[in-house]
Amino acid sequence: MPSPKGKNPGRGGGSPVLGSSNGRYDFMSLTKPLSRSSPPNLLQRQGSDPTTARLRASESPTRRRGSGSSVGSASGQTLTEEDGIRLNPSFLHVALSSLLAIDLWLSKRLGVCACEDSSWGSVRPLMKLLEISGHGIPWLAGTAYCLYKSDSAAGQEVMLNLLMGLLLDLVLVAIIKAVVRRRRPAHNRMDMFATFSVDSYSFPSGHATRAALCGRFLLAHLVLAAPLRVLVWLWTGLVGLSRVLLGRHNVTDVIFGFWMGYCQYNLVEMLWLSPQTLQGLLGQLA
Ligand SMILES: CC(C)=CCC/C(C)=C/CC/C(C)=C/COP(=O)(O)O
Repeated sequence: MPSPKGKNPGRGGGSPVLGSSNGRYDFMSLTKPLSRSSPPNLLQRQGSDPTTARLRASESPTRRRGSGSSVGSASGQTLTEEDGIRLNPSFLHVALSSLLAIDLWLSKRLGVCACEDSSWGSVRPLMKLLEISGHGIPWLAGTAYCLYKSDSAAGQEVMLNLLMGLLLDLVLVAIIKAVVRRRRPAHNRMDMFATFSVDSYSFPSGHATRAALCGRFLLAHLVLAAPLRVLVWLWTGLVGLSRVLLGRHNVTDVIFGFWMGYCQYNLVEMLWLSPQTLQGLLGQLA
């Protein structure tokens, strides 16, 4: 049986899908009819090759019945639009798998401070300092202290909303970590202080969400001077970078974490507790 990788010179274009030849998957065009030297079907049985046999077993029943609109025909059996609909998710699957493979490879290469013996092991203490600066405990304690010390209604309002944002962040990150359960990179040394059980998981990076949330919050409500604003930006970026350099996270954990923290700030703005709301809440409690 000839290889299904054969091309038909007569028609061009079409979406790429996966075909199997000798157990390997290759990109093919769905809308290109197969050449005469090619088999009539993408998933044609190839001798006793178990991979192609499996693929054949999962063929669309519609196509096996020969119904559906045809986009190409060679000898008897046709490629239908249903094939395209069914096979395109495989393309998405391959794209996602490739992205994850790149993510793992890149994260491993960037984990240069994962331990003292690593190539950038001498920078590890600095990275750990950044880790502490983005940890939940100093942020919660610092915000609660400022709330307590603040003698203006405006200051209290800002601090209370920051506190609410920080708590919301802890809860949302914990939920996603518990659902996704992505393991931390193998080269990570689990020597972080004050962690919850869900912090054994890596997706998303809680430090990245917090850095993005607090960074946006500081820029919007507390930090006006340009040099300090630059520092806030720098701190946010460095906290995220340090997670990968320390080997705590894969790159995608941090990118998603930044995005999530950015969105969480929008949520805090939407749910903003005004003095009136606060008075109402306190009145209900009293
Ligand atoms: C009051 C209270 C519930 C405080 C908890 C603060 C706390 C222990 C936060 C966890 C911070 C942490 C270790 C997050 C993990 O960050 P990744 O970037 O490694 O995901």
